[in-house]
Amino acid sequence: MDDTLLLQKYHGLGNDYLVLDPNKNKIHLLERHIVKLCRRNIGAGADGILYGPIWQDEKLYVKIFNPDGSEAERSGNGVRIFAKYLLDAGYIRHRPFSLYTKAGEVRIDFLNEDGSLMKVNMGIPQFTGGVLAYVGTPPEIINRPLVFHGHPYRATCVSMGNPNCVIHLDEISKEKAMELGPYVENASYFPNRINMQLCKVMDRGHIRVEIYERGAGYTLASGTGACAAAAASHKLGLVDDRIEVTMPGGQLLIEIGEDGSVFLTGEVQKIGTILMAEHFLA
Ligand SMILES: N[C@H](CCC[C@H](N)C(=O)O)C(=O)O
Repeated sequence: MDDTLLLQKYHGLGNDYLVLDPNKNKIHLLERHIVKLCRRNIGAGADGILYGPIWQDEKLYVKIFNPDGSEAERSGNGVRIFAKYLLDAGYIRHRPFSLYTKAGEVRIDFLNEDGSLMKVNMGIPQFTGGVLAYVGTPPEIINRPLVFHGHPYRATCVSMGNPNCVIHLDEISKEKAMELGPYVENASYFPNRINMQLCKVMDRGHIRVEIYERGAGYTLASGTGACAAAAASHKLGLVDDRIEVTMPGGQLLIEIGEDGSVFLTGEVQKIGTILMAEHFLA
């Protein structure tokens, strides 16, 4: 194993990740490495890095990094992509199985032989506390007006392990997400920063979402973002328990269980293998 980096690239609805397996690469991964690898013009290009598998106390972990080098507690497309990598690389012995991220366990079940379609139990959404660290009172933000870029927007903040600010609007667009996103992501309300979803409720079984991610910016899809927008819409009584979430990159199915757990079903695709140039990370 020399110091050339071997990466596997996958995407979930156009939200693309590079898998960096420490068992196949000799590397001490630094923030500047993550930033350079994710750059689309001088690097391999991605919306993030999935570093693993790492075993700890017989649990299988993956570390999730955004293109700005920050570590995310969870990624819905990321855990599906990593599960398919584990299957492709021969690490999986049984299904369903548990995968661990910084925010804890997700339960993964493949719905087809090649693992390109899977259902993930993403846990129970939290509407207060934890990573939602909000500077203000009361601590929860449910359909409340918050001011971003000088204008009030009705926001609902929900943790899917990572922090999300869902803003319901009558009309949403990429342009609106790009304009408002940086102000929401970096608002002084949120010391941990936050992911933003603009959400248009189409009917009680369908929502449309535009995304601006913490540490990544505008992306074509987000698994935790789809869960957060569906859970917030459900909390406000706007949708039923089964919600099709349409994002620019495609659709994910969200189902809300009797205990409040959120199940995410969607596809992932392998793009290919990337062998980085010698000394790329020097
Ligand atoms: N940027 C997010 C992590 C990736 C989320 C998204 N790609 C997904 O599929 O859930 C954060 O810092 O919490």
